[in-house]
Amino acid sequence: MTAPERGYADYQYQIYVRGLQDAVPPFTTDLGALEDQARDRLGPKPYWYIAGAAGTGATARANRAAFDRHRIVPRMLRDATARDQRTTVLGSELPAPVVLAPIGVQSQVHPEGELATARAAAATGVPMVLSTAASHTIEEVAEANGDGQRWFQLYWPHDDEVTASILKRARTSGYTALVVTLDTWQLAWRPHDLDQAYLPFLRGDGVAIPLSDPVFRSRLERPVEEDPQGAAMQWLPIFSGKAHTWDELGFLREHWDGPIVLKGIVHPEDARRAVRAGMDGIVVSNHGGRQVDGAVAALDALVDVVAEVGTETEVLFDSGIRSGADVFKALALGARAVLLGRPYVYGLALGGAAGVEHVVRGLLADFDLTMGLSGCTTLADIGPDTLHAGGGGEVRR
Ligand SMILES: Cc1cc2nc3c(=O)[nH]c(=O)nc-3n(C[C@H](O)[C@H](O)[C@H](O)COP(=O)(O)O)c2cc1C
Ligand SMILES: O=C(O)C(=O)c1ccccc1
Repeated sequence: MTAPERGYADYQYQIYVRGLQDAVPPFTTDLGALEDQARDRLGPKPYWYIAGAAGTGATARANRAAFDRHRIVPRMLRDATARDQRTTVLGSELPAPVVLAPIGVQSQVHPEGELATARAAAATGVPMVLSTAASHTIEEVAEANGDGQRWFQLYWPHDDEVTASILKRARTSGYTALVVTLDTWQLAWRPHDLDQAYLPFLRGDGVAIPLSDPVFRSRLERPVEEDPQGAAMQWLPIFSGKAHTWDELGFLREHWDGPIVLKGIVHPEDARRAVRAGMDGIVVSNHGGRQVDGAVAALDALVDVVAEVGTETEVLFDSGIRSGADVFKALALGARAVLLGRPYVYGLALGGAAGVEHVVRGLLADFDLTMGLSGCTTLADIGPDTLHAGGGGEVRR
């Protein structure tokens, strides 16, 4: 998938032109404000499950505050009319440095769930990462994604044969990279969900992948069709509640012949260990502030992790991306690409695949305009010198 002929910023032009027919965009173009629109649409349980964070929300707020602390210093009189956002991530060429983050149980917000996300990803060319806790199967999502790029996110089960089976299904279905999420082997204290006693999995949502897995099914005393809730209950302790350790990573390498990245790394020494363990990359992330409340802002962690391993491995980033300027700042601080989280789920809630497409096109257009107006034509131009020293970035003259 290539960029639109007139560049991603063309989406801005299209919106203004539609105004000639008195049409405004169906959903807001402000990814922060999208949350308010989705709130009006969703019931309180799914809304708070998605928007909520762990504990007091301190880390979720810190994620945003860290972006606000960094400021771009645009450069003038450079010809930045034609821009190119293309990049290579984990050996694959991407049209833009943006990937759709793994988000579980998307049927909570739209009946088509991950299938709609998969179609929007294919239409825009950005890769999607399918969650182990998806509401549709590995194979169904692959079909909806067609010749789009797809990665698979693993919540690493405590059953090696089930793990091997799931990984094999994902590889066979064309998922190229494996994203192993480390920070959520157990859900954190999440008051919004606890107060509503809301855990989608206990109702049998977000278990399409295990329930369609031949090895997991062979473990069940009663067939899934007879007792789906019982099957979901049997899955819970297999995928959640116990941590894995560094010495087990070899197992994943044996069962996955593509690139592997570790998601949820925030300590530079863990980043170092990931490199030493032969991983292909890491995702600096605090899970959008949903796990350790009081944890370091993800963007601050990015700076430390890039200083430690930035030249040795691919460092991806998520947690707090809400605008094109945020993408720019994360790249300036050394991220190779970013994962977009909650905003696309709000797009899904509001408009299915069209809603996700709107969110992605809007973000890429905003990023494209930020690049151009800052004097950057390629991603290589977005270095630490594009940020102001007072905000934590350094200006090199
Ligand atoms: C509702 C919800 C569900 C999520 N489910 C998963 C998941 O299944 N696997 C995973 O690795 N990360 C999951 N995440 C974390 C995201 O991949 C990502 O790290 C986070 O949303 C980034 O923060 P942001 O939404 O503030 O940008 C989830 C996040 C949300 C909001
Ligand atoms: O809610 C989450 O943040 C999350 O990552 C998750 C964990 C297990 C199943 C689905 C989503």
